[in-house]
Amino acid sequence: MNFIERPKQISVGVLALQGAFQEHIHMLQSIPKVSSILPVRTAEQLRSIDALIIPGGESTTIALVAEHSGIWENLKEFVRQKPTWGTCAGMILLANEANNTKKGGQKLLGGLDIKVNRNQFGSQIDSFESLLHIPQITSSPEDPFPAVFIRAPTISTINSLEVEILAKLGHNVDETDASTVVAVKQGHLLATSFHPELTNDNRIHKYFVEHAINYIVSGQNGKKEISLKDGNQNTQKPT
Ligand SMILES: NC(=O)CC[C@H](N)C(=O)O
Repeated sequence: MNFIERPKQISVGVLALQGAFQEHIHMLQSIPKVSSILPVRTAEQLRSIDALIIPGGESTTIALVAEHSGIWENLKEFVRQKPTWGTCAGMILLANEANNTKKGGQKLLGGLDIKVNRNQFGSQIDSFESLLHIPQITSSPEDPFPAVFIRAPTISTINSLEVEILAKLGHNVDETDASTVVAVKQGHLLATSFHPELTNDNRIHKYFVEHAINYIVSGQNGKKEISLKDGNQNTQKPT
């Protein structure tokens, strides 16, 4: 049996094609378990990191720039194998399906068995903050996470039992009710429809780094097509 030593630190990349990547980089600087932080624009940079954050911004633009710069297929491969967290536009890109996409559709990296509704809360001026209790992250409802929503998507459908709901909206917002799911996890993938990098609260960044380390220790990092359903995750040959 192969034991994988628990890494004390990992390197985290932030996709830096468009959007709020600088804010994520800044936030990661406050986390001791992050050894290096890399703005990612090339396939080579992607190969050198343990985990990736896809920031908020404009999902159609990020997809277009990624395609034109030739990194799209590498990104697709990365998110299937390695810990990745998508915030807002990043969550849209990690979804298997999206509503309200532009004519001609939108390219998605996929990986999360969810369907998202883009711009569910309206335009930029409809941005809002909501205090969320996220049991895996906030210690009690009295110490909620200040979630910032900007032209945010919501999760309209969850298509797999492997998708774990981490957070629901705390109150009704327009046509969206308080049971709307705004943060999920599935295996090595994490997604939030809000922007933790725009707060002074690094708890979700810390959570992602711990989650990535656990995933690496579990030996699944970089191994493709692992199905937890049929319990074959321990059958890989030791390398
Ligand atoms: N803040 C954001 O990332 C907004 C996401 C944007 N509305 C999109 O569809 O991609």
